[in-house]
Amino acid sequence: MQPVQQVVFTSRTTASSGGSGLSGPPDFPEPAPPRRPRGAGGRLRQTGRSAAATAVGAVRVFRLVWAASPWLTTALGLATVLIGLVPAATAMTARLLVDTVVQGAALRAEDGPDRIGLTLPLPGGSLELPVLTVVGALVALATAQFVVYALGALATAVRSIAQQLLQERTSQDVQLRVMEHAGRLPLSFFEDSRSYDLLRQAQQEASTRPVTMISGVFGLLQTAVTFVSMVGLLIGLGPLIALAALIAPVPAFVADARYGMRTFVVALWSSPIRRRMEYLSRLVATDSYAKEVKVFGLAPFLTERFRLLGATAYRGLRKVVTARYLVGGAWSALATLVGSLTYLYVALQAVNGRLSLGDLVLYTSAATTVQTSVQGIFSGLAGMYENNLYLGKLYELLAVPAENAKDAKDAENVEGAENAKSAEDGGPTRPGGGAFRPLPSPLRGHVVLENVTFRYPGTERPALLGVSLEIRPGQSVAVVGPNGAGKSTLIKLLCRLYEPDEGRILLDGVDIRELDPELLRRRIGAMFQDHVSYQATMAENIGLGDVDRIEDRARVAEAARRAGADGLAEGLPQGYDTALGKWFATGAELSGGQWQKVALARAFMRDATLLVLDEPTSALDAEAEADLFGRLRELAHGRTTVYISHRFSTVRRADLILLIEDGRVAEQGTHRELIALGGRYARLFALQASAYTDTYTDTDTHTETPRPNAPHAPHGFNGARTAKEAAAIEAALAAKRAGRAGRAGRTARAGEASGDGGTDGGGP
Ligand SMILES: Nc1ncnc2c1ncn2[C@@H]1O[C@H](COP(=O)(O)OP(=O)(O)OP(=O)(O)O)[C@@H](O)[C@H]1O
Repeated sequence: MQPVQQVVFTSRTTASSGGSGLSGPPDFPEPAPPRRPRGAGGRLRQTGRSAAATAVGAVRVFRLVWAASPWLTTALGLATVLIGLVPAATAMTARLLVDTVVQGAALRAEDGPDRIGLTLPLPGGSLELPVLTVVGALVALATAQFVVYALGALATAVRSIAQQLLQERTSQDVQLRVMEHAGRLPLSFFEDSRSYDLLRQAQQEASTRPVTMISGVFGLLQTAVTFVSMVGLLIGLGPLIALAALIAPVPAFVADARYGMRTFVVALWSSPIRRRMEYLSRLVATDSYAKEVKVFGLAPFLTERFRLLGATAYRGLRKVVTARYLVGGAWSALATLVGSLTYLYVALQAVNGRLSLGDLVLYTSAATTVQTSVQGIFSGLAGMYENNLYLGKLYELLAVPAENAKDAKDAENVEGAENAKSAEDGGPTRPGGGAFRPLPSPLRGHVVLENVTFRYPGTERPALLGVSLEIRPGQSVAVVGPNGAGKSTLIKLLCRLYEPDEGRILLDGVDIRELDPELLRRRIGAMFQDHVSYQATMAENIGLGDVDRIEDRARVAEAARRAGADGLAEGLPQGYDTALGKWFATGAELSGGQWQKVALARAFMRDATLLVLDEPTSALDAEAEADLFGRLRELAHGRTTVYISHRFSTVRRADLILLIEDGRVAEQGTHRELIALGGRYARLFALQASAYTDTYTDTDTHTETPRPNAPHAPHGFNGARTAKEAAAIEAALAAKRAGRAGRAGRTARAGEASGDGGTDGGGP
């Protein structure tokens, strides 16, 4: 095996400060131990607060578990109580058995009457049992013991069944709640690394913790039943012994609770480390990254980084776990010592004839059980306290305000408040209060931006600054501009993925903040740069654009046709039913451009009034791109369409072109107007044109036109580099068109293209 190359991580960014997923010192500074309040009073108050929080947590968890299944919860509760009574019943029958044996042997030795009357000592007195023969009494006791064991076994089985099923249900319920809530959280939530930590903690820990906690609560109940039933027996032995058994395990409890808090702090601390480890392992083990990882030979680098981070997480865990169990163990030893002394005391009493052999059996087992139950109660409480800390993260996540107030109510509901009903009755409400306004009907798609300024959360620089514009219903708008200018931000704001910091966006005259985002988005068909490639069939990949109609094959096929993906579907082995991607089946793998066509078809699937496309053709071949933009008007079907493109050849036919620079609208108008303006757009257009050879391809007619300044170029063309040259190119193209139109008459498409006043023409 090749030795793994030692990688030195020298970046000064600390990973904990949210820096890189790949660099930064892997030795995260260890978390400070939780602060302990000063003085006995302070500690007492803190203990009180922790106990109250744990009690509240237990009630919340009980609600969660009860909601998952009342039947299973009841079964678990009953079985638990029954199991709790078994030790006392066993000890009692054992005592009676031993005493019967001793008495029976004595009767036989003395040749006395074969009659035995047993007494059952109970905490509040004693119960005389019917007089039986020795054998009869033994058989009755053996039967009683069998019944106790059988009931115990049955209750244990019921408890295991109920616990496992409840575990599954509750964990699914919690995960569903997390998913539902995550689905309604604003986009900004996902762009904060702390949110990811919270999400991870809520998903990973909170799904199992409720059941651990409820098992703890029921375990506690069981132990308490055992404890109460046994303590009565122990008091008979001597109040001091009972007291010693009661208080001996207290120090172990205190130690456990303290280290439980420490473990929680370490778990929080290690969460960003573990998230990085998951990221690294995903980089190495996921198909979409595999190509780059192999070509750049990144696997050793990534695995070494994983190892280093893993070592840090391990060190933190080792420290806290060792301390927790060593300290806890030492304190438990004290309790064991008290237990041994109890044995000794009772044995001495029996030798001196103050107790019967049966009493000895009963009391020794009672002492042990009481002690273990006290320990169980304390460690159960400590465990509940710890579980409650983790569960706090679930409630923290669920309390993150969702996009509309209805979800905030959901979060409150989980917290225990029960006033979500009003929101449900009256429909969703706006975060600031008040009901959402209904969508204008019919929705025309008239978009107005009034002085819109927007900064991404946590950033100073505005991504959009004082943007004002108007898009009339049915217009097609092309957005161009350099990288990072704010084009995608504009689209995200139109989709209401973010809200403007200043200014407003009106749709048919209504501020989109006043519209229910879910309803609004139903009327928006969108395709993003980083569109998703779903591991699903071709039909599903398209149908997800309108889940209500995912089964509507005719509509799926129509959307595919509009996106130019119908040919692709027909070429697949099972047509639209072919699985795409290889995660769950040996499906077909598509090329980047093919995936883009599928994503585009998804956007066309929806009955949208507003179509927003972020670089919809960046991966398409020239022909597919020309075809798409040639048919955009037909495809859009009168919908308002906003699309981003870096290729000027594709934007010239738009009704309106917006040039965005540094978050502002630098220029706007039709292609012709902007060329005539001779500004930045005209220069950029000319610059792109210069990259082509001595002919242009006219995207409308697919004919080639010689460039006007071709004679000056090395191969006959040096490219248009100025606005003037661009205008010359335009003039030449227009002349050529006019000639062609004069000769053959306009085709329907050319006529449509020139409907904007002759802005159509060949691409650069
Ligand atoms: N999620 C985000 N959080 C913080 N800043 C962001 C975020 N997304 C974009 N930005 C910043 O906002 C600015 C505008 O970004 P935007 O994505 O709108 O640019 P763009 O014009 O679409 O660029 P491109 O042509 O490269 O797609 C950039 O400076 C970018 O760094």
